[in-house]
This record gives sequence, C-alpha cells and structure tokens, in this order.
Amino acid sequence: MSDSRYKVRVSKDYLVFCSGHFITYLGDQCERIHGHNYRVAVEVEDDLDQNHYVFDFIALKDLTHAITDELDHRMLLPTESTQILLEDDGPNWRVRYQDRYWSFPRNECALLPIANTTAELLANYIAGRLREALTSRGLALPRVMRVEVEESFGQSAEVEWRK
Ligand SMILES: Nc1nc2c(c(=O)[nH]1)N=C([C@H](O)[C@H](O)COP(=O)(O)OP(=O)(O)OP(=O)(O)O)CN2
Repeated sequence: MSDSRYKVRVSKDYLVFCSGHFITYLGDQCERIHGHNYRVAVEVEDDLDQNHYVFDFIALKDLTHAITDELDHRMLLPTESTQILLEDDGPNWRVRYQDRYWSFPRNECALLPIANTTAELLANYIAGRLREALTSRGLALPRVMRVEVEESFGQSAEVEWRK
C-alpha cells in the first residue's frame, strides 16, 4: 500500500475580488468603510482519480472564479449580523450601525449569509459555495478542502473542511 498523499492548490492572479467592507469587533466597535484586493487560494486533498488527478485544476479554477466574480467590485454586506442592519430603501440597501448609516445601490452589493465580513467568514462562505457547486454538478466532495482568503499581503485566514 502506498504512503503517498496528494494535494492540489490553485492561487491564480485572477482569483481575486476587489470589494468594499467594514466589520464590527469587540462588541461595540465598527470599522470605517474601506476596501481590499482579496486573493483566494483553494486546496483539495484526496486520492487520485482515473486521470491521476486529485481534482482537475481547470474545474477548480473555473468554480472558484465564478464565486470571486460575484464578489468583485461589490460592497460586501453581512445578512446575519446582529449589529449591522440592512433595510430596504427602494433601489438601495440602507445599512445601519447604531447611529451611523450608509446607502448602497442594490446591484453594487453582495449580500452574504454571514455574521461579519472577516477574512475567516469570507473563506468559509467561499468554501460553502464550492461544496454546493460540486454537489449540484453531481461531483463527489473531496476528503479535505481548504480555502484561504488574503486581505492584504501577509495577512490571510484559512478554513479547512473535511468530509
Ligand atoms: N483575524 C482577523 N483579524 C482582522 C480582520 C479579519 O478579517 N480577520 N479584519 C480586520 C479589518 O477588516 C482590517 O481591514 C484589517 O486591518 P489592518 O490590518 O489594519 O489592515 P491593513 O491592510 O491596513 O494593515 P497594515 O499592516 O496596517 O498595512 C482587522 N483584523
């Protein structure tokens, strides 16, 4: 029996999203609005398939790119926050945090079912979307999947998911 373990990783220059956000922290603090050129890397571990692939690079890049494209040039807004509240404002989303508020055109926003737009929760969101994409295409889920989101050079968060 072989001891070899295999992993593939994609971290292409185009697996990026340039987006606005702000997070809450320490219970009663809220950042000023700002943006990042987020970079995404995805790793998959599994046995080799009939092609001697862990996972086809091309499919992994395409699936990931479809998700980063939805986030690119958008204001990232959390829908599960108890502090950042979204209100219907006609063509806009009015976003409140205590006595501060912002208004963004709906089609310039990405509403995400997460509690805060931290790099950690963005990574987990992308991992969830990748799992959904695999399942909806009838593809087997890999044994291990990791998604890394880098906010800026030298600071990133990673989530690992195991089957
Ligand atoms: N574990 C995490 N910590 C922080 C997150 C996060 O997502 N996960 N996010 C932030 C902020 O959103 C913030 O944008 C990052 O702040 P900062 O490190 O100050 O950003 P810079 O890129 O400007 O860093 P410099 O090293 O000062 O250039 C905070 N923490």
